[in-house]
Amino acid sequence: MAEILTSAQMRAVERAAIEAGRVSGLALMERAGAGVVAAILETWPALAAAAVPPCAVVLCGPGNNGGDGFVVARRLAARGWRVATYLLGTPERLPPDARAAAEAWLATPGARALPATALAAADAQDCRAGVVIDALYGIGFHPPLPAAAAQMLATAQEIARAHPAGWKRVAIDIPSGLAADAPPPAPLPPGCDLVVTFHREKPVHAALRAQGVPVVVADIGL
Ligand SMILES: NC(=O)C1=CN([C@@H]2O[C@H](COP(=O)(O)OP(=O)(O)OC[C@H]3O[C@@H](n4cnc5c(N)ncnc54)[C@H](O)[C@@H]3O)[C@@H](O)[C@H]2O)[C@@H](O)CC1
Ligand SMILES: [K+]
Repeated sequence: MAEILTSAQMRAVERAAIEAGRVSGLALMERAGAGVVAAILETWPALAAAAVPPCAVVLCGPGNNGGDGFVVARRLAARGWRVATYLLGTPERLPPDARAAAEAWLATPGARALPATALAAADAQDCRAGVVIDALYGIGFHPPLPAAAAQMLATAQEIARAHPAGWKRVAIDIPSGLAADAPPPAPLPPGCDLVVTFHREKPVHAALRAQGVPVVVADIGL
């Protein structure tokens, strides 16, 4: 059976690698974002091969999970995708690695980080294929889900429902609103099509898989 780490154990592994000088937090974030993009392209090769560039709507939260979202935004835009990011909070209040990832994204021509309140399902209406990325909360989350985040996730579901064949829902590390170390409720809240976690599964992931949610574990070199 594959090893499972609690969120505290995962943080300890990351901290040990950083303190030993083997890797920086920002490099881990870059690898995490690269892992998410690789998992998307492997899971849905039609998106990778689409003649018309797909779209991505990236919901970024106030912590490092949001930072992963900015890395994914930058990397998908570099592949020609049409990318919009929505930030719950303000760039100034992001932790340092996430802020650096946001700044790298904002250095991309045409890139913006729109406020969470600007997110509307109509924004994605003219796009037949794409991904909604949930980068709101990861292993730092403890319930309950703030209302503003719940509103963003509801809009994300609307976007995916408008084009069920072409739009996919991807959660970075953990579907936001679920706690890493506890089993999720059954049935699950409105779904996602893929979860990409890092290094090892956390306790929530086995239960997600048991409920039919695909989980990919990306290697971030720890
Ligand atoms: N350098 C790093 O720290 C790395 C972090 N990684 C990503 O970072 C995530 C963990 O990041 P963080 O520890 O910043 O936390 P999160 O990004 O999971 O959470 C963001 C913030 O939300 C706050 N929060 C928690 N529950 C809340 C609630 N109910 N209402 C309002 N706010 C709440 C927390 O205090 C936390 O500061 C991982 O899941 C992973 O996606 C990866 O990029 C690998 C490297
Ligand atoms: K998430």
